[in-house]
Amino acid sequence: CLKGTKVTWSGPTLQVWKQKWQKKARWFGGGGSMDRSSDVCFRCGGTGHWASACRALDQRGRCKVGLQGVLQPWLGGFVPLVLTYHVLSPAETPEEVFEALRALGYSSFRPGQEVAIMRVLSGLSTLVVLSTGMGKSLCYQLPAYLYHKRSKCITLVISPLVSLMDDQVSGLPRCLKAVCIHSNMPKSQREAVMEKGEVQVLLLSPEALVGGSGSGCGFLPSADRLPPVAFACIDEAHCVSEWSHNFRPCYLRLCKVLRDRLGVRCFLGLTATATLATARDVVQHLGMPPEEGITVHSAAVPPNLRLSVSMDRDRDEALISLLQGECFGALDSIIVYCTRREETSRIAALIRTWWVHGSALRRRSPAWLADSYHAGLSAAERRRVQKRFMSGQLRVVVATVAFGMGLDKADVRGVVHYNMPKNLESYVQEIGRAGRDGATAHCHLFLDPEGGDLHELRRHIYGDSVDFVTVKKLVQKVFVPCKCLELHQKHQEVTKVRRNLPSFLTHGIIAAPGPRVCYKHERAIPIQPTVEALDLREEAIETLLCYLELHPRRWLELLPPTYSSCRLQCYGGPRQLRDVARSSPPVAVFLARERLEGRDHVHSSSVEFNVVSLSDSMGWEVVLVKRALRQLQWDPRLRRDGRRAGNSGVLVEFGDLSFHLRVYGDLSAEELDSVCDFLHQRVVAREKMALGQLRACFQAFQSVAFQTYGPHPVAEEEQRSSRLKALLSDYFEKEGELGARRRMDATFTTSRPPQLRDWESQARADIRHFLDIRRDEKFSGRAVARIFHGIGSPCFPAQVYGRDRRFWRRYLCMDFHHLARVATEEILATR
Ligand SMILES: Nc1ncnc2c1ncn2[C@@H]1O[C@H](COP(=O)(O)OP(=O)(O)OP(=O)(O)O)[C@@H](O)[C@H]1O
Repeated sequence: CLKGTKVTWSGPTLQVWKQKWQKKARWFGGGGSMDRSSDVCFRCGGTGHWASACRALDQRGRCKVGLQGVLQPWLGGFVPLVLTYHVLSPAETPEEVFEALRALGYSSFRPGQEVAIMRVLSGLSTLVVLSTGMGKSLCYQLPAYLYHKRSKCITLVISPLVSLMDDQVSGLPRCLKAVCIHSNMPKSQREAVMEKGEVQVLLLSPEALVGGSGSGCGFLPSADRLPPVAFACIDEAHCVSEWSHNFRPCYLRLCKVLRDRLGVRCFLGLTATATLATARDVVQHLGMPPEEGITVHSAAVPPNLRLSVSMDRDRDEALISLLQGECFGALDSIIVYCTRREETSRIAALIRTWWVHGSALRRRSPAWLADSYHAGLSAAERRRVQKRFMSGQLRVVVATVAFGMGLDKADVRGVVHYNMPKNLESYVQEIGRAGRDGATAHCHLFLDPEGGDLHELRRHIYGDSVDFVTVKKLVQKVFVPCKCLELHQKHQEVTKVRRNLPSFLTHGIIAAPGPRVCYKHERAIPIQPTVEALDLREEAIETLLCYLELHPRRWLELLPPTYSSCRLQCYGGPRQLRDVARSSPPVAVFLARERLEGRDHVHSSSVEFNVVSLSDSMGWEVVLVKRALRQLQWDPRLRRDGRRAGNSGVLVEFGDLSFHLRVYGDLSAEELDSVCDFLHQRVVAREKMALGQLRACFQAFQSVAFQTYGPHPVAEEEQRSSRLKALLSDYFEKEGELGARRRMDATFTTSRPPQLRDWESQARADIRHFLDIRRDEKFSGRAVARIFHGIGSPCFPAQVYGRDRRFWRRYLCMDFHHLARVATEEILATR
């Protein structure tokens, strides 16, 4: 491969290179796919990886000048041999690109689009941070169109909006043929997708690509069934960063899977909300040189949005007055955001009732006035509300954050926040749904002067927080001790003896690689039992595992979830099981080990074992072992009763969906302690960061808030709107979460600090009462604090514990950790 080959950057050298590789790389002839096993520059050839090759050289320091826009691989074949060191300026964008723009239905580029598109066409990974509605989608659509025009390649678009994927596909320009694959599709449909002829864009959910919650494994067709991949576009790219407001662990594995399985080298990350720290993280994951940073960037808030904040005491009344006031009263398309689902229905009803009784708009039907939308509604109901809003048959949607993702309604004229959002990122994303057509739109936020919203939002932050004991339990499950160290020591003793032997006898013995002896083992941790044992959601556990993967020492490697238990049932009885053992080494090994442990299966006709640990102990690949076991069902040698065809009478079933890891097994006690410390500190840091973000959010709004919603002098309104925009720019472009983290140690102070001591004695009494009436159940202090804060968990779900209003959400005003401590003391006192 090219790695290690000395290539200096000049025409003749490349000619040599060409000759050297032309046998392997048919692509030099123009078109055709490449040998996938070869190096970066040859994978999926003809689709942009020429530029990747050049960048590889560039990163190794042999080419100092950026090659942006010169190596336009979509021009095909060897045209890029125009290897002058020259960076194309936007003025030099080829006419073909403008023709493509027109083919997609646009006459000119919007700010940022051209630069991003030219980079992608040059095979350069790019991060685009443009506010909502600025036209990020074109940044992948146009290159996808051009790449496909040149060679039959495909563009992958990873989008988290599974429920909207079908709409996204139908919303693409007609000249782009797109299909989607996601976990809500039946298997047959997923498999049929790629048979649909020439596809230019394939939309995938992250879980469909890397496997995730409940999916078992990724659904992506194997690399040989896919055309070469031109580039991969990652929508909502901030989800890659663990410091973002919306970190999704499966996003972390995304780039790796795309690189390893499909040879993707060019990534396009799209996001509307990334602070500097988040962007830096994303850039690293996309494999871009750090100095390139965010390549395309816009102001955090579009200039056509007018922002205002007020601290009205009676929010219901203020909302109604606002909606019929001078400014909002004239607007036809408004979204009202609330934090809680129940609130959306109540407020939608309030708007309808009030209007029917008191408004000049009485002649309009109440159904036109307002409706609610949240994730608890049926899919059909949600679709109905969205459709009515899109077509102008609904004036106000009162919704939770579930509404608006992927919404492309150009003329939303107003966004009202009935509650404060959990951070500034969410705020920017939500107000960005207004004024996408560029015309003026109004965004108003009601800030609770008592800080009630803060208590509510803090609940969500504590929802996934973990205590040290839980962390320790998880670490014990993950780092199961192995025998590598023991074996290595024995080996050392043998080699010591051998050292005294003549050298020709010791030839080939390799010394141990430093202090770490274990090369990692494959382990499976069943998801459901772990969720119950730790009382933590699956996503929260996955996040903790991700932290270990991201640690500089790479404590583990996360693999797609897998079924870990294998149940083998022989309908031919114990004799058939013995035959199975004769033809299947894994089964033989399992039975032999069982015998050594004193468990005999002579009279059994079925066995059950952990296929992952068995494969690992044999040094075999899990996939191969599973395949071989499955084939036992059709093995003719195992057929009974003289049957000549059909199945063998052996049933093989896999169960227990598990986290699948490759992990060290020889960690010392100190190392295990440091892993626990690291994980716990990480969780605490994240919690503090989220609290810091919440605080930053509150302070920003408070600093520009009016006492009431209005009316106010226009100049004053404009001045406060600009001030809020400046604060938002600072947050995203300068200070980011770093500032929030700096302040994270500070505790919240609202205008009326809670009387902790009073609450504490009352809380103690309630905790004792709670424990008394639930004497049969086992609680930890944290579990009690969660219930008293109204936070559901796998073992103590809201549906069950939320019914008893005497305790549920009762102590929102009390600090969560303090409450957990008090509860622990009370639990210990009852023992
Ligand atoms: N160059 C352009 N000229 C005119 N209209 C454009 C251009 N690019 C995009 N648009 C239009 O702008 C609207 C918003 O585009 P798009 O959905 O790509 O925005 P976005 O930045 O991805 O928004 P979001 O963050 O909400 O997903 C679309 O209706 C699209 O047709």
